[in-house]
Order: sequence, then C-alpha cells, then structure tokens
Amino acid sequence: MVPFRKMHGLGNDFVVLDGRAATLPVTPARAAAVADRHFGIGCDQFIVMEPPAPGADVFMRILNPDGSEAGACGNATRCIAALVAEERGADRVVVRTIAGELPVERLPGGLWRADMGPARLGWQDVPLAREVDTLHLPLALGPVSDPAACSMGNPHATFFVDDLDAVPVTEIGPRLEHDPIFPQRANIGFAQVTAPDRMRLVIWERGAGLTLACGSGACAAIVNAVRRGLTQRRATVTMPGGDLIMEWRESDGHVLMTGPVATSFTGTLDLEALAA
Ligand SMILES: N[C@@H](CCC[C@H](N)C(=O)O)C(=O)O
Repeated sequence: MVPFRKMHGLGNDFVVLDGRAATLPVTPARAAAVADRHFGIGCDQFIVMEPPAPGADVFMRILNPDGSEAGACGNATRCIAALVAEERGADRVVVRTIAGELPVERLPGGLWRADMGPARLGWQDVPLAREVDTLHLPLALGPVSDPAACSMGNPHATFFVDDLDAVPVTEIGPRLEHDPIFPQRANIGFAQVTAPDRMRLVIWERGAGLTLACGSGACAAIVNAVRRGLTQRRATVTMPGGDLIMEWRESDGHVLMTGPVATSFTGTLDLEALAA
C-alpha cells in the first residue's frame, strides 16, 4: 500500500504520491485509474514526487487523467513546494519538472509565490504545427476566434472574449484542444478582461478537461493579455475556483504566480492492484 495525499490549489485537485525514497510502480494507465472520479480517487492531475537533480529540492512528475505527461502545473507547483517546505522548515523551495526549475517562496497569509519561468513565445516553442504569429493564431470555432499562444513549459492558447458566460466551453474546448495546429494538443483558455488589472478565466485543460483553476493557464493568460495590450503586467486572474495574483516580470520575462495551497485528506492506495 502506498500513502497518498489529496491536495488542491483553488479546486484544481491532485493525488500526490511520494516516490523519493523508492521508485513507485506508476504507469499512465494506473494514473488514469486513480484519477477517475467514479472508479478511482479522482483528481485533475496525478503527481509523483521524485528525487531531484542537483539545484532543486524535489522533482515533480505530472500526469493528466488521460495518462499523458505534462511539463508544467502551476497549482501543483505551489502544493508540492509547500509540502517540501513544511518538511524542511524552509520558506523557499525549488521544484523541478521536465520543463525546468521553478523557485517557490512562502508569503504571509498562507500564500505561495512560484516563479513559473519565462513565457516562450515562438511558434516552435508552443509548439504549433507551422510557422504562424503566436499573437494571432488562424483558429476560430463557434463564438471564439483569434487566440494568442505561448508555452509555460506546456502549450497554451488564450481566447479573449467579451462575455465569458456565453462561451460553450465543454462543447468547443475538446475540439480546440485537438485542433491540428497544436501537434501536442493544447490547454485552451477563455479570458474576459474586466479591468486593466483583472480578468476572468476558464480553462479547458489538455488531458483533463474543464478544471476549477489552472495555474499555467493563468500565466499564459496574463502574458497573452499584456502582449495584446489588454492588461497591465500585474493582474488578478479570477477562475471558478478562486483568484491568482499574476505578474509578467518586465526585467526577465518570468511569470510570477501567487496563490493558496490546501490538503483535503490523506490515505493509502494499492497501485499494484490496478492494471498496468
Ligand atoms: N492544472 C495545471 C496544468 C496541468 C497540465 C495540463 N493539463 C497540460 O497537459 O499541460 C496547472 O495548474 O497549471
């Protein structure tokens, strides 16, 4: 039996396993079985903590409910950093993912600020299937069109809309996620800017579907909003699960994300009992 911890950031929820001391028999199929909301524990992402490379405090492996692996998960980055920081009595932790190192620091009021690294803006970075301007993708479906794209270690496209409530997210989200312009699929954000320092955001996540919040999606949304001249570099992004304070730092192009973390419950699970 393997201990697990159920955590979330703004309702974007995770089953977290600790594979630092011994390699766990995790497979994409087992991650998908655990993530299943009816037949498993249920989560938006299955997270495995692994031993870090030098320079980091922990390696975080991120698996979506469809078993696919992701390079970034902003909300899980804060959760895992908080776990490791508590263990060590530290206020600053470096989390490594397959996409890079992410320093995270404790702030007053139970908040954690993650440096999510630089937004990457080239079409090959996202990646896109062919050379197009990442500020204006030739993509439209139903009431949405003309998204901007970037990579935060994972692929994102943000559609800016006048009325977020009028967007049929669950209908068009999966079709946009799988559009041929995204060879690795993409996380699809729908953003409504409500003030120069505020926006509302709903994300259809690659490999996960509709979630209550997406940290890397909020990073992409602030970056793309600033590139379009729609918001300031610092803004509050309100998602169905709550708020993140976002900043696209001018000095180095890194994106800073501040928000809460929470543990819902702990338990044990029998990974070997699940089909590999
Ligand atoms: N919920 C995450 C993003 C998780 C990965 C994403 N679904 C992908 O496949 O890229 C976040 O908070 O950033």
